[in-house]
Amino acid sequence: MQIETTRLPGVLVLTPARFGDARGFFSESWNRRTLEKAGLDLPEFVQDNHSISHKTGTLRGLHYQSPPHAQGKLVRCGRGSLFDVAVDARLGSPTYGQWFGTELSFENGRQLWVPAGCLHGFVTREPDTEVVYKCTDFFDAGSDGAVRWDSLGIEWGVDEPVLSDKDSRAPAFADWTSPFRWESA
Ligand SMILES: Cc1cn([C@H]2C[C@H](O)[C@@H](COP(=O)(O)OP(=O)(O)O[C@H]3O[C@H](C)C(=O)[C@H](O)[C@H]3O)O2)c(=O)[nH]c1=O
Repeated sequence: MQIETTRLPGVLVLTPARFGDARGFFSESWNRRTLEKAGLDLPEFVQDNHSISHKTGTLRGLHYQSPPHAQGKLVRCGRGSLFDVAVDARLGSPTYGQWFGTELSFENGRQLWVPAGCLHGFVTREPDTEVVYKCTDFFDAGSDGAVRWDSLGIEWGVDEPVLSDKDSRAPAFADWTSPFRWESA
């Protein structure tokens, strides 16, 4: 397991080992003990999500759930490729309002750990890209929120993404009040 820090405190890139042979490969995509041995103690996960986006340039985000239902997410790509982004929304954080993005793909096996207090979004780079991710809290529709994808200078690599109605109506980051605090997220 390779663990890389990023410019956002607590946001990590994890790359599990792959065991290849003539049939293909095997990988433990999640193993709490492996991470604990590496000194990483992530919160408990309670829900797994799976989405497919048929068109290249589909953008889902920037999403969050407000406390007390804030979610940490461990995101990976099951098929295709995507540009995955975390935004630090923790008021008082030294990197508040800053973003980090990286390519997750079936080929590279990389995973992004997005702690509670961060916004999360991705844009797909291939047709029929599938994303699977573990969440540290259950879905709570009343706590679900979004911030406009193009309000933070994120270099998505796409000008006119495929968006849901919800995402196309989301407020700009500058017009939004974060519910997260650096110490409480
Ligand atoms: C997130 C979620 C959604 N739903 C239902 C609610 C809607 O009827 C339908 C589609 O939901 P939504 O349009 O919010 O799905 P995405 O646009 O993929 O949103 C997700 O994508 C971004 C990148 C995220 O990080 C979040 O996990 C999540 O916000 O699934 C559920 O039943 N459970 C859930 O956990």
